[in-house]
Amino acid sequence: MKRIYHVIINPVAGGGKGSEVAKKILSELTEHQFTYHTYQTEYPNHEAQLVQTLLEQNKLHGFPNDRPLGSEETFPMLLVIGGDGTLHHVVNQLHAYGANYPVAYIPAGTGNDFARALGLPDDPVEQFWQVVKTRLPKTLPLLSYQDQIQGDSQVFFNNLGIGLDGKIVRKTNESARKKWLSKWHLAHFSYLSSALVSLFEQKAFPSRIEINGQSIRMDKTYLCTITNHPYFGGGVAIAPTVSLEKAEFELVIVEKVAWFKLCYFAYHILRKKDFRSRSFHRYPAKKLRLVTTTPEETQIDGESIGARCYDLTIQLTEQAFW
Ligand SMILES: Nc1ncnc2c1ncn2[C@@H]1O[C@H](COP(=O)(O)OP(=O)(O)OP(=O)(O)O)[C@@H](O)[C@H]1O
Repeated sequence: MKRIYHVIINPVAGGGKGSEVAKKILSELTEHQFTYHTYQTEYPNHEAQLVQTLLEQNKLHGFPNDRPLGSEETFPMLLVIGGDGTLHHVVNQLHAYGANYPVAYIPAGTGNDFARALGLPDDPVEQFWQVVKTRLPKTLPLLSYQDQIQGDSQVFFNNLGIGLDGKIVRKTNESARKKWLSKWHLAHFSYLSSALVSLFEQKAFPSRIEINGQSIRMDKTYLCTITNHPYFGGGVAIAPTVSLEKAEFELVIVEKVAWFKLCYFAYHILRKKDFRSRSFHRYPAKKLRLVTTTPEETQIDGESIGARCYDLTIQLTEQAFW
């Protein structure tokens, strides 16, 4: 089987790491005489447009799920170089077209939470060769939301966070500090400073959850995150026992409490410890409904989508990865 690589590159991911990683991968592709085409993103969400063009030109077709190996036929490999945000836009565009097309991913972002959850190698060249040697893509659980209020839907592979982490992500992504700190691999300081400001600014808000046949009201929701794996915010293990190996996600709700109690939560989370508290809730689920009635900042796979009220249905879907 001959593979043709369609390589989507976000050069600005990770404060320029996207461009550095792409150089290494393109040099491997050239040196080892693979057939490839490159597509560089030039503006936010351009990656979705690039996927749309590839799909409309029928360039993504026929991965060999059921074909004998060794055939002379060629097939296209979609290879994405960027961070969680880049991958998010690519996967969403594939799903919008109903194309559950397998994606190969080389992480080059700031947080790289999905790569961390998958246990991908830190060295991009090693990850590239892992992709090359993989014979069949693996299907992983993904989450999707449908919002009755805005009438929109998206898929996500990391988490969707309403409240505190939504605010932190918006502040971090808007901050000029993130860009230059990323260059020195210190982006977590930018996240930390946004987190400190957001901890004081975020107000408690009401939420209602329908989950596993129960209806739960929370009057003092502070952080509300639906997560597909343990990590958010560049390696913070908010839900250490969730796994991509299980078709089950987790809703984590932290209520607004005194600052010393928040410090206690932060201490345990940062030490990746499982702990119990009446104000820290974790609900494993396969489907849930979440209603919020005040506009709250929201992040999805580390991308800010502004402040909104929700009537969300969250459920499992899937996506194949090489
Ligand atoms: N040329 C570009 N200029 C500005 N933004 C871009 C460009 N190309 C892509 N983007 C946008 O950059 C955003 C951030 O990308 P991404 O999340 O991949 O990197 P990151 O934020 O450094 O990494 P991570 O999410 O892993 O922390 C995405 O929303 C993407 O659409």
